[in-house]
Amino acid sequence: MADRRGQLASRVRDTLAEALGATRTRLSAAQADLTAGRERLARVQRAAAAVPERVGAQRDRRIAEIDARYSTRIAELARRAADAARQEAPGCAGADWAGWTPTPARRAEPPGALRVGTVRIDGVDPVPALVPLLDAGHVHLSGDDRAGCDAVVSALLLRAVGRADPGAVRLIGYDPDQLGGGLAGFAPLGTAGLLTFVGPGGLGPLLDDLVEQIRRINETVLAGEYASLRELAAATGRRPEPWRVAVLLGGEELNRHERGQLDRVVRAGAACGVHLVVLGVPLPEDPTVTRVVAGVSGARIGGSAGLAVRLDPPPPATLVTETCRDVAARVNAGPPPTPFTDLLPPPELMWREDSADGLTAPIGEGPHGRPVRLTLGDYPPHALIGGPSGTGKTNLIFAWIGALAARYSPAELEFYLLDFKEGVSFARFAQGRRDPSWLPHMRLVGINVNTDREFGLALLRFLTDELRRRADAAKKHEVTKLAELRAVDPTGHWPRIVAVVDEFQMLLAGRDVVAREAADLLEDLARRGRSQGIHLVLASQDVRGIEALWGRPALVAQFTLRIALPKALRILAERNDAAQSLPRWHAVVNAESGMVEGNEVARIPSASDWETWSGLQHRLWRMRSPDAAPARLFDGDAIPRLADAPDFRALAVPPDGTAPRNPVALLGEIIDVQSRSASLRLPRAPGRNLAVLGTRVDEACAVLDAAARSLARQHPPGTARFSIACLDPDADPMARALYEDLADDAAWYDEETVGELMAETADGLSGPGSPHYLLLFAVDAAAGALAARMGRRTGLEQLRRIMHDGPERRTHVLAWWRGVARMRADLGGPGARTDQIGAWVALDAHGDELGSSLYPGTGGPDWYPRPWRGLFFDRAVQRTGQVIIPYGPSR
Ligand SMILES: Nc1ncnc2c1ncn2[C@@H]1O[C@H](COP(=O)(O)OP(=O)(O)OP(=O)(O)O)[C@@H](O)[C@H]1O
Repeated sequence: MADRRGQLASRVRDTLAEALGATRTRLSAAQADLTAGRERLARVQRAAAAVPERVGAQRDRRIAEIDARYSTRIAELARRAADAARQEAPGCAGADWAGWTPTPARRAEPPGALRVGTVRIDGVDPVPALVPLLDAGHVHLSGDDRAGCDAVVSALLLRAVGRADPGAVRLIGYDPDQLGGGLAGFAPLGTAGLLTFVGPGGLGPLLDDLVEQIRRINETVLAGEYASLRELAAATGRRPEPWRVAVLLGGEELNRHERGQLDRVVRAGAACGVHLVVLGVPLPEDPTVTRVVAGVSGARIGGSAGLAVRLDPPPPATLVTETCRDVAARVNAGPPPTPFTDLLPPPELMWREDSADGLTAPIGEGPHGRPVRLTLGDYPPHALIGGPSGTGKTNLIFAWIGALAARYSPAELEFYLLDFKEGVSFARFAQGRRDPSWLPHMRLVGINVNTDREFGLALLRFLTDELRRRADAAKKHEVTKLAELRAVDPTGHWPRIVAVVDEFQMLLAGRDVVAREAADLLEDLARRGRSQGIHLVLASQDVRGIEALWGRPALVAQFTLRIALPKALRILAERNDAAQSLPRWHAVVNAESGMVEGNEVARIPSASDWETWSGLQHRLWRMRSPDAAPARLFDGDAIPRLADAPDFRALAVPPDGTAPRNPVALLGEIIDVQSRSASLRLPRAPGRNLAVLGTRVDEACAVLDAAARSLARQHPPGTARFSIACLDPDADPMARALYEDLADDAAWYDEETVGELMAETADGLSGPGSPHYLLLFAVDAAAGALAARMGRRTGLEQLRRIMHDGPERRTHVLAWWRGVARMRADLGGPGARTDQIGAWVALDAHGDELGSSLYPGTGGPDWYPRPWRGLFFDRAVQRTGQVIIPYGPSR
């Protein structure tokens, strides 16, 4: 039993031990779990404690990164904005005041927006704050910072003035409170009419005027073709109207009418370059209005919720006044010329026009930027140009000739040009030493013809002949006008002719035969030239020139095209004073005989300076036909040379080598359209001697020299005698040069031997004789020596005999007397016959001395001696004298 109990107890013990062991194991496992759990908890707690710190650091890092990226982006955006702003407001539209200077927009370039301050963004380079004005809109200013508002107004106006060509911005000020004080710095613009003020109460009329300008510009300038002046400028490169900026600084409440007008200007102004800068006057809502609020707490563009800006300081006062003074000075000095190339067609279209119905070419730019054209044809046929000296007549003639010459080929148009004033600018049309080119249309250029009115006469005679030729051809073809003649005779050469005479009043001055004939010829040409394509363009600087015409209303009436340069008098009709207010380099063009309705104002490009002109001339010259000849150049100041004279070059020994039957002595150049020599024929006929009369040694020698040399050219050597007697030491060098050049054919005589020459020649007259020319220099000085008897007769008697009988025996006297009275004395006294003087050249011998037997009619020729000119008269062939220019010394 005990055992059982013992066994039982043992089993219980074992079981309990087992249970204890298991419990212990579980406990230790639980404890281990607990420890691990605690550790985990501690870890978790530790980790949990570390989380906010890390996340915060990460967040801060992220924020810093974002900050940095944001600043870079802002800086980048600001830089781009600044770049864009600089492009939008180039040059002086956006430049700082330090070193600021006007930079007018180039042709067709938009003026851009104008800077008034900088956009407020911290930490970046400043971004210009811009306000659109010119061609864009209006600016409305408000706010309690009056100084800020004033700074914006000054900045806007100065930048606007600087962005446009001088004169292209006009300011109109309305400042009833300060009476213009708000715009004081801009006052110098007033001297050029670029700033005007309207007084208190003037707002209504000012707005009316702006509305009227807008209406006019829309109607006549934009004319439905363009939506705005900006568009017109972009398309044509021209800006025909100025910008008008009205600056309205405060004032009374607007009445209904004024508000209505203001609304119209706001709505329609910008397209027409009419803009408002307004302070203290409400403007209606409109997309073109930019509102600038300048408050003491800051400024904003775009209204009170707009962009915050820091306003620029106002431009320095001296900068404003100096800029305005400079702009005004430039405007007062006149606008820069439009380019001459504006008048020319593109090269590929040159010489394409047909002149059958007339000649049309632009002469300059009209106020609306459109070309102003001049036409010559059946109507108007002729033109009158007037303007005081220096106003640009010569330039206008260049411009017109250039515009025509570029359009019409030389087969369609020819020019003849005569300049009565001193100057050589027209010489450029002919071939020169410096420039081998010439204007292919130019047939004749006469320069420095101020004293040689005969040249003008010669041109008119030439044109009259041409007129006759054309009229005859027209009659033959039974037509009346040039256009018809050209149609029925397409192969004929019928160009239109334009004859330009500058300072033409010189031609008509005086009451002598030249003036009378010139006026008659002009009248005839003006009347009949119209239908035959001969057009006259007369220019004059002075009213007297026109007065020469006023006496002939029929002549004046033909000149229906009038061109008046600034301050020209009486070119236009009596009540038409448009020329009086013309700016420099402008002209009133009027094809209605000067009546007001016909006025067109043109701005004339500069065409006459050498470089501008020669570009065109060279181009046209290269286009000329291979057989084109250069224009004849007549220069009244030049002394022609015998060796260059075509008539001299044409002289030659007869082909059979014998003496010529009809030798010719050339005496000088005739004042004529063609280069011709005055020639004296010396056939075997009574009276064929020459007297040169006057005291001028050089000219007298030149006449005898040319005569002798031209005669010598026609005689084979050894077949003619040239006896040279020189009795004036001053003439000695020239006479001796002649003697030496004539070599073996010449013999020399002086005071001692001249008597022998007379005796021997007179005695020889009975024989058959070879040609003998006696060249007597200052023969009157030999009167003493010739008074002595040589045999039966005195030397003078022998001289008279030679002159009387010699020519029929080929012995001719070519003698210089230093006065008409001295010649008469040598010929036998005051009443002596002068038949043996068949021809004479008067130098400083007056017309009235040449009367009686030397010249037909009474009172002698109209001859007023002048330097290096002579009057030649050959009674065998002429009815009136002919002015000649002696040839210059031959060596
Ligand atoms: N449209 C123009 N634009 C710029 N300059 C001009 C223009 N017209 C003339 N000029 C300049 O003015 C000056 C005088 O001009 P121009 O010789 O044509 O005058 P003018 O009336 O013929 O004078 P004058 O009768 O005294 O010769 C010249 O130097 C010329 O280059």
